[in-house]
Amino acid sequence: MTDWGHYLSHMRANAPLIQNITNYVAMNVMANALLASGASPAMLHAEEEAGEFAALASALTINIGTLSTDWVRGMIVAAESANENDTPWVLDPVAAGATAFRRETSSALLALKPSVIRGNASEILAVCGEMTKGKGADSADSVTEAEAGARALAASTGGIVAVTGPQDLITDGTRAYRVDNGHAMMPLVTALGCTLNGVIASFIVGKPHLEATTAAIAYYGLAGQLAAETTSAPGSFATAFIDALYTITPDQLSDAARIQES
Ligand SMILES: Nc1ncnc2c1ncn2[C@@H]1O[C@H](COP(=O)(O)OP(=O)(O)O)[C@@H](O)[C@H]1O
Ligand SMILES: Cc1ncsc1CCOP(=O)(O)O
Ligand SMILES: [Mg+2]
Repeated sequence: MTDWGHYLSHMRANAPLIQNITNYVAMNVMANALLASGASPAMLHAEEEAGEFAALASALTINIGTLSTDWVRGMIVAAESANENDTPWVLDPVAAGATAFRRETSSALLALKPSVIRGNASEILAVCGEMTKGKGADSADSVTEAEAGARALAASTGGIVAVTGPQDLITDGTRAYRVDNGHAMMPLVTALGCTLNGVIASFIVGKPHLEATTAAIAYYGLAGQLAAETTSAPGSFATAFIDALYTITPDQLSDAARIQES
């Protein structure tokens, strides 16, 4: 049986340096969540340094939430540098279906073969070229509706695709895990999806990407469940959530991970 808690202890023992090219909304909560989890965040995106830094980082995340042409150049050089250095990287195609600029940028980044693509169901459908009901950064499609696309996308990129929502689906195109951790308060706090990308990046360093992504999502969902035990509204939930990322132990994760392979 998989020891899911081991992925958390491995990450904490190594305290990986995670470079994040993320949106303005997510930067602060994401950096704090990574510190609370046990990783080291660095938020930087300029074309002049993003590639050089990606060569030093343990892992990279790229998020298209607040795009501009300058940032896209930084994203491309960072992803290219990560690939040259065998550094794993995670792509979040935020609101990918909303505008032509987002579709073009997502396509350019997908061509660079992210180690993990993580999005909500509407975003994963959009990058598969399918119709979506997505409302900006929020999903209006079910994870089940995105499953076939997610499997095909993973097969075509050779990476992992994680579709998050009430139940999360993580696939390499052949195998898949489903995670039932999490809480309905999580989508009421902005940037918790973006923040998850950094936690996934920290878990996949030096570990099999399918299982490490699954463990990261279970850990993150468990933090949501624990936060909801102490609060009942989004503002205090956000604080309790960061605290839970800090206090969860590997044994607790092993006991409480709700993961099925299918
Ligand atoms: N209704 C829900 N119940 C439980 N967990 C949820 C729910 N919706 C989202 N989550 C969790 O919230 C986190 C962010 O996922 P999601 O909301 O899909 O991302 P995004 O913010 O990018 O749309 C994931 O850990 C996911 O499992
Ligand atoms: C609201 C918003 N607008 C542009 S990026 C962003 C944050 C989206 O974060 P998440 O997808 O994690 O909710
Ligand atoms: Mg998102």
